[in-house]
Amino acid sequence: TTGSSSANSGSWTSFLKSIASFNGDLSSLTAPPFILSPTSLVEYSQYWAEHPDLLVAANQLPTPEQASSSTAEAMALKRAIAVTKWFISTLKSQYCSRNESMGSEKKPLNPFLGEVFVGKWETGGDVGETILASEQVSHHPPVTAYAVANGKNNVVLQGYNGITSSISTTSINIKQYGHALLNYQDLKETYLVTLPPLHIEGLITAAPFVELEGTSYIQASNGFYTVIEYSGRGWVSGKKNTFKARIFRDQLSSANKENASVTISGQWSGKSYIGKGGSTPHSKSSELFYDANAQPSEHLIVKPIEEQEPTESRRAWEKVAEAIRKSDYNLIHEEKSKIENEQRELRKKERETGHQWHTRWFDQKDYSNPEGKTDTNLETPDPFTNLTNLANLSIHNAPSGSLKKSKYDHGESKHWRFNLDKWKQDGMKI
Ligand SMILES: CCC(=O)OC[C@H](C)CC[C@H]1O[C@H]2C[C@H]3[C@@H]4CC=C5C[C@@H](O)CC[C@]5(C)[C@H]4CC[C@]3(C)[C@H]2[C@@H]1C
Repeated sequence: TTGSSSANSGSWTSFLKSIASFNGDLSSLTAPPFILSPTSLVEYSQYWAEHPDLLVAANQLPTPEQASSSTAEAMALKRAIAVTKWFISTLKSQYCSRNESMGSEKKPLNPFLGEVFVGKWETGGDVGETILASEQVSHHPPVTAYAVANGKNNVVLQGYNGITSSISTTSINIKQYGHALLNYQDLKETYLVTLPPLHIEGLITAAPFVELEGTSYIQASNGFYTVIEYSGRGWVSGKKNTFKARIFRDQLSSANKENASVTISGQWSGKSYIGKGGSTPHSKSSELFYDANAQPSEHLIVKPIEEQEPTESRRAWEKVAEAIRKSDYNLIHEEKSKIENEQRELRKKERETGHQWHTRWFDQKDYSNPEGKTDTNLETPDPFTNLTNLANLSIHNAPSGSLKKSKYDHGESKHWRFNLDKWKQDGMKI
């Protein structure tokens, strides 16, 4: 931050030098205390549902029983637009929250294996209650799996996220792995959501912030297909956090942008506009689609630390978080080492006794086996194979949104899936 004291800027310059010799593992970088966040990465799953009303909105746009095919098409497009609006609404929470609450992007605490984070949103009305289950299912490499469930509307969002990072002269470049599956059980409709690449700007001025880039997709089981392209301040648009989303009847139609049913463009952290067809809507002449600053985010309700289990994030990291808030570097190191040593001991015992760690609410499903079509141990079949085929997306563990036949379209195809039975059997208090 511009106001950082000389000590901070001193440690920041040495930090920037350490970035120069970056080895690809962000957690290996010793970031100066003022850039450390007291929040663990396992908490970031909550950013998927800070607008629960938008998450369930599509459920309130069902196609009437005896609808004509043109009405059915119109309703399916309305739902694709509603799901796109929900997704766009998540981006400000995902990528700007730390800037708003702490003045800049920060380095999150690196979750330990089995760390969990749970909570609920109480929205009332016809939205009702929405719950969050987030679990660190892998530590090397870090992978967070999550599920968001709204009982009143029979909606379940589940997904997982991992990243790889590389360094360029002025920014840290991040590729996201994983995806989200949004299931509207009453509509018998599912949406596959991929995650865009990002980079961290502002490192030189010690005021880092996220900018999205590249492309992400939303593929509906009814065929509708959304392509979202991201750009930032340096690009033609001139504004930070810019995006353009085009919704097509199906992936094939997206070959020509003019085939778009609707086009949405603007800033995901500000205002965006929607117009019919393939042409870019301009703020003057078009209808406002979404204003990220108009609707305040709903924050998750989390039980007090004294009621939490030892593996729940805020209880586990309480002393480290306190030390970070006091910028007491020695205490941060001391309290972090306690947690790291505990984890090392656990891993050592598992190796000695041959008891491998079992994840709590998620299973890793291998899609390389031929019967990967539907998932028996979930109440709702897992339509991932079908959705990746519809969207021409790789089913392998490739960077999120990789197309079939792209250079990453090979290797393992293991994806984390929420196990509703395990969740129901678990006595976890939300
Ligand atoms: C370690 C180097 C360092 O401290 O650099 C200082 C800077 C804070 C940059 C590095 C960190 O920046 C953070 C931003 C984090 C992403 C923010 C949002 C999301 C979306 C969420 O759905 C999944 C996780 C993800 C991708 C976060 C991943 C971790 C990021 C890149 C943090 C960097 C360590």
